Amino acid sequence: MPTVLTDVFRGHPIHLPHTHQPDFTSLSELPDSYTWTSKDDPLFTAPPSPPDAGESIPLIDLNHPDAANQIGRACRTWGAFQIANHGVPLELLQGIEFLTGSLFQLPVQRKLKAARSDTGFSGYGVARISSFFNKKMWSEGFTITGSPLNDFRKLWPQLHLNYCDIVEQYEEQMQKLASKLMWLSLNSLGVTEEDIKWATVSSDLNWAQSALQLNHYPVCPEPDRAMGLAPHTDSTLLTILYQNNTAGLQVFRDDFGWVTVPPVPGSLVVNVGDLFHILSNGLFKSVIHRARVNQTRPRLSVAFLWGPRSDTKISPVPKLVSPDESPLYRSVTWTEYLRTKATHFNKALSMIRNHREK
Ligand SMILES: O=C(O)CCC(=O)C(=O)O
Ligand SMILES: [Fe+2]
Repeated sequence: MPTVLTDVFRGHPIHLPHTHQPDFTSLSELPDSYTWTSKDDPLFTAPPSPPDAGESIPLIDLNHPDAANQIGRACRTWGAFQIANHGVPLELLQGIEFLTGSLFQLPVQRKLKAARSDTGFSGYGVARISSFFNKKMWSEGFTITGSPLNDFRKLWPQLHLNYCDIVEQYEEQMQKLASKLMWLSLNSLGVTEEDIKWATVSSDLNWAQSALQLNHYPVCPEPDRAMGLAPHTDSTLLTILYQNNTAGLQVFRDDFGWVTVPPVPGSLVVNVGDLFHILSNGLFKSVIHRARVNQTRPRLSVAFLWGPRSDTKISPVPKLVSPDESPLYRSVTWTEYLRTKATHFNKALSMIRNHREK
């Protein structure tokens, strides 16, 4: 399962100074290297949507008879939505939050025992997208692909088996949910299993693979000038995000600016990723999002990053391409796309776009 993600980054090492992770709690002022302006990120000072405008991504009840259409609409307009009644037990959400909190509370020397290597994908470190920005992000992360046993043994010599068990159960639930959400949104476009043979509605789900990204945003002395996680789109089909009860996630809309996604207890946030945008021939928006920080409450999030197997060619579903036009994108495997992204970052989609004759 973990081969695609690990292989891509072995081929494209990103040298990050994770051994110089600061002790965030000891800083009473924001160092210059953490101070962002619009020069570091053109969207940094984009206006926030006024809170009284009441705009945010929809909260969809998966038990609602019209859920598929609501999801389809959210994928087209926002590229993101929240879900309630998703069937993932609350104790499991609490379990993964507890694990994430315990991990980041460990002394930094212990966390560094499981540091991500230069060419690796799994382990402790700064955000992978850090290398595309001049300034540092006010966050730390831990990536899990495949079994976390080796890393967890280094972090928790006694309790690692309990924590591995939580990760396994969480990933199993997320797999099932992600596939259900993908099919609900595709069905809303009239796309059926006949149209996408590689993604059968089977119970073993061996056509998919995933990674788990745990994020911690410590309290910050000057949150308005800092960045938790810089704007990006996910390279996935879908990402399912659990956030603790501290706000920080924002999604970008050209017409509204940055819109905060308020934490709703027990619910999950779903993002459309670049691969789903490609598969839908551009109908579903791959949402630009970022994480801000605050002065009083630490924030935790857990992103389940979900995509196809490495050998699957993803291309726009023919049914969604009008007969007199070529597909918006040429076909790519996840591996090929991740390679393009590792080099071109937010230009990756335009690199695989077919240019239409006018
Ligand atoms: O922490 C968040 O809310 C966002 C995390 C995220 O976008 C990611 O891990 O890709
Ligand atoms: Fe993301």
